[in-house]
Amino acid sequence: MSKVTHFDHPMIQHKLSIMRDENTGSKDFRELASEIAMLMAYEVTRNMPVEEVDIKTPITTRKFKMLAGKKTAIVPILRAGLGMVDGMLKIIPAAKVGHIGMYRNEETLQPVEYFCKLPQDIGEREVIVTDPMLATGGSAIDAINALKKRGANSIRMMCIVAAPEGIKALQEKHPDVDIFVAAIDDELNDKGYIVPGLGDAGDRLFGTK
Ligand SMILES: O=P(O)(O)OC[C@H]1O[C@H](OP(=O)(O)OP(=O)(O)O)[C@H](O)[C@@H]1O
Ligand SMILES: O=c1cc[nH]c(=O)[nH]1
Ligand SMILES: [Mg+2]
Repeated sequence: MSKVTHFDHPMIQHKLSIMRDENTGSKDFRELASEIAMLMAYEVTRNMPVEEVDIKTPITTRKFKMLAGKKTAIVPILRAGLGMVDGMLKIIPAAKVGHIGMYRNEETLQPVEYFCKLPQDIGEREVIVTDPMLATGGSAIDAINALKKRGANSIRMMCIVAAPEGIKALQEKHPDVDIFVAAIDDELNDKGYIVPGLGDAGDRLFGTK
């Protein structure tokens, strides 16, 4: 079974509470999503391997730690996942960015894939999928199916708000994918929205609707 890491850091919780406020406009919402992603990236990358490398300081040469091993790919689920990319790139500037376009049919709640463009060497990268909302889990499950079909084999899922239903579904379908989340909310309503949630993240990020 995959691991779920829940971030209860006061800075993250404070920023998320402002995002939830219906009076928060797109500019602030975008900035907060990016800042939360940056803070979460710090922990998501904690187990990255390091190697000892010779570095010549102005005084002497010693071995110091540098990142080693697999490179990273950040894969936002369009559109809302895009709001987390800038913050992630501040911490992992060398990461490549793939994109998976996925929208949820609002009647059936089934995800529909409409775009996929990934780094060619996706199978050799540590993949971090970003989407602020994990509701039924359908979009994340299908996005990860699409990634695995194209060769990805080391995948982490990073979201800001999750419903317990989404976490359970994702763990059942992809037990190898660890989940990182800033908040686990109460439930889904009958329209598939997370309660209390923050509404439609894509619309709030981009000012649509
Ligand atoms: O877990 P699920 O039930 O699949 O719901 C979550 C999905 O819904 C939202 O995307 P949406 O379909 O609104 O697309 P958008 O990002 O373009 O707004 C959200 O960003 C997730 O991708
Ligand atoms: O609460 C929700 C559920 C799905 N997608 C969103 O953007 N918000
Ligand atoms: Mg949306």
